[in-house]
Amino acid sequence: MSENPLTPLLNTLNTISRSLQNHLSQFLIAPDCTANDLTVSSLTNNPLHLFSAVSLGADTPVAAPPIKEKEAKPLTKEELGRATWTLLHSIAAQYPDKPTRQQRRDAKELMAILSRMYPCKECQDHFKEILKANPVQSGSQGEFSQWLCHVHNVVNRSLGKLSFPCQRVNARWGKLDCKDRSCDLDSTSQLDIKY
Ligand SMILES: Cc1cc2nc3c(=O)[nH]c(=O)nc-3n(C[C@H](O)[C@H](O)[C@H](O)COP(=O)(O)OP(=O)(O)OC[C@H]3O[C@@H](n4cnc5c(N)ncnc54)[C@H](O)[C@@H]3O)c2cc1C
Repeated sequence: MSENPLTPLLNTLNTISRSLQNHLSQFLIAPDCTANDLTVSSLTNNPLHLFSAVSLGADTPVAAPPIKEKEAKPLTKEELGRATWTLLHSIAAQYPDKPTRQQRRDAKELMAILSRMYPCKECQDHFKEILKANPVQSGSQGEFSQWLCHVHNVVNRSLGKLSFPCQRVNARWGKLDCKDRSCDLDSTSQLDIKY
């Protein structure tokens, strides 16, 4: 059987089509698809895609889609403080009754790191002094949450605020509301990490 006279032409067109597919998919910006989704048929079926791809040119960097979120507002020192105390009191509430040596070390290290990395210089310096005068007590959940309540009160008083009654700390910061206690820390299953 003789060869179809159009076969060489079809093969050439096929090669060009594959090359275009690889090339254009890197430069296409369309709101409803990503470069990875693209095929030549999706380009040619939607003339708008083809137009936006071709009009960019090979050297044009792909623009990121516009971010729809509101612009972030800088946090105040007070907001940062409230968020940090929330995290710390939640950690203390969730802390195991019988922590491993590693967990006790982690609690101390967390406070030490906070005193070096907390993003407010005045607060850092103050907290370093507080830690020196009140070494971390992390022998049990009760001990750790009472210690944290106490140091939070030291900060409160220095800012002219009332002290919080520490006998109420577990009522204020109870264990997390996680289904089937799935957030509880298991003090027996955690291996001590050697650094
Ligand atoms: C480590 C650290 C050091 C800081 N140092 C400074 C500083 O030097 N200067 C500065 O201006 N700000 C500092 N801040 C921020 C400051 O402590 C407050 O977070 C901020 O002023 C907002 O206060 P607030 O009254 O809204 O409640 P926060 O003090 O943030 O407390 C949040 C909530 O915790 C509860 N609470 C209050 N006291 C206790 C307690 N003792 N135990 C348990 N729960 C309590 C209350 O329900 C309260 O609403 C520091 C924050 C941190 C985390």
